[in-house]
Amino acid sequence: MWLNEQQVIPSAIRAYRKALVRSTPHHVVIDGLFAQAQLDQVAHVLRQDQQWKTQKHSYSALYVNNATWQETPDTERFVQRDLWDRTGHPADNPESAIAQEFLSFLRGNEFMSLLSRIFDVQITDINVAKPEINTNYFRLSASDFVNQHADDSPGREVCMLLYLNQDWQSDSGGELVFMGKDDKTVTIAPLYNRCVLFDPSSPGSEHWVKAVNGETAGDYRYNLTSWYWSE
Ligand SMILES: O=C(O)CCC(=O)C(=O)O
Ligand SMILES: [Fe+2]
Repeated sequence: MWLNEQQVIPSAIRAYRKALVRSTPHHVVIDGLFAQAQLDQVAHVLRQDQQWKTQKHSYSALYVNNATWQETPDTERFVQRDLWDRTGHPADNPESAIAQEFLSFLRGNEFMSLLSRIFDVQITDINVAKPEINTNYFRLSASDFVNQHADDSPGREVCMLLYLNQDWQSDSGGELVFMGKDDKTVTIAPLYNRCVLFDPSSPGSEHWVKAVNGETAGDYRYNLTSWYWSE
């Protein structure tokens, strides 16, 4: 029961589809898509300091080591954030199972068929070599960043972002910004249980994350990123 059933009735799905095709970039924001009580348990696990590993990407190379990073100019720095390592000692931490179960749910038939209906395309993992590596939790501190990029890739139909920040304040920063068109950017606050679905090949879908304000945001900004393909 990961989904909030009222949010996936046929009329709701029709409304998501309409919002998606009418917007630039093609995106829809769905608040409260997931069952709150279960998401609370996931958020609780993520707030623990275990299983987080820093990743640094430059525009020319992913997973840059510290020595190379020091030589990478600011303008070439693309991502600095922490990734939740699902293989990180779950035996030591039985609570982390729920966070893993949610990642699995998001790659299962029920959820992918919901995405198929919203995007009107058959989403499937049959041609995805390692599906699980495409669904991850991340956290950003005030010194971390996700700079401007596109997430398009052949056959990739859907990007999903889900925010897991309880008590996020209006001045906490960390908004997602889409390039949009004609200088009309689209700014979305990373509120708890807010899901953003977008078509990474649609015009204006380049995006970035505004800096997190360490003073009002508390420790970290938490999100989940998940990518999906058609055949
Ligand atoms: O955290 C966000 O709002 C965006 C993350 C992102 O762009 C990505 O993971 O590709
Ligand atoms: Fe992205």
